[in-house]
Amino acid sequence: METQATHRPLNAPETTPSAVELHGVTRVYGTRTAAVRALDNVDVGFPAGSWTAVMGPSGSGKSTLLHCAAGLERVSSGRVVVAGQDITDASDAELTRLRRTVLGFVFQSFNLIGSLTAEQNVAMPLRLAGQRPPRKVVREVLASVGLADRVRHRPGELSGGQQQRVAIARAMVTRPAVLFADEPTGALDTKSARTVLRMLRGMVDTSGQTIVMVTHDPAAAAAADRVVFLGDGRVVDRLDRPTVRLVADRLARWEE
Ligand SMILES: Nc1ncnc2c1ncn2[C@@H]1O[C@H](COP(=O)(O)OP(=O)(O)OP(=O)(O)O)[C@@H](O)[C@H]1O
Repeated sequence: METQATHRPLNAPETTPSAVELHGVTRVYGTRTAAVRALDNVDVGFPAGSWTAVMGPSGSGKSTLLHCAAGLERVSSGRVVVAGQDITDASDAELTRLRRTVLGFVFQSFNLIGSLTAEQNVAMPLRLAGQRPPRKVVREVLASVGLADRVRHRPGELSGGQQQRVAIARAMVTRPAVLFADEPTGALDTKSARTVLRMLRGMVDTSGQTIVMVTHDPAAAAAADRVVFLGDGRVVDRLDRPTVRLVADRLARWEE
């Protein structure tokens, strides 16, 4: 039996404090006749300790929303608050510090350093933050994603699913308050995708971390706690406690 879905009005207040908030965010690329309004006055909050999937047709603004929310891109207008800090006008140095301490990232293309071993890749965020990563900690994180026997392997010696697990271990090692994931299962087969989704679920359920994940895949979205749907740079719908069928139905409605 499917879980009962609730459909909250777009402007209804969140019941949980938000880990990430966008207030009236607009992002315009280009100028004058070539201007594209990738985000158009978006108000959205991502509740702390929960997992939100962001969906919508190609070009609807999903990646732009993720990049603006994570301070990877500046907004044209509006405000962005991450982990209680207004980052709208933060300096590049402040944004870098925030990304290294409070935020984690997982991308479809893994973005591992090919010349480094799995454990060196996982240790990298700690090194960048000026810490000397204890080997024990790094190995424990790799073991937690099922790669205890692959610590010395380089990305080219690992399958796609294993590489994405290294990328997740790398994102986990700093215990980020918020993890931003852009199509984390997009390049994976069904079984590896399920494993990755289980790991993300663990970060939310066990460690209380917050995940914001862009995906095209209803199965990935159904692993989240809620879905925010974008259309033409605006939030057009939301779904709590998604199931694959409910997500697919809702997508079909917005892609008509
Ligand atoms: N750097 C850029 N310069 C100009 N236009 C851009 C740039 N990045 C994105 N856009 C435009 O902004 C809009 C939103 O793009 P975005 O990548 O956020 O969409 P998306 O929903 O993530 O798409 P997809 O599912 O295809 O990845 C699109 O019309 C896109 O062409």
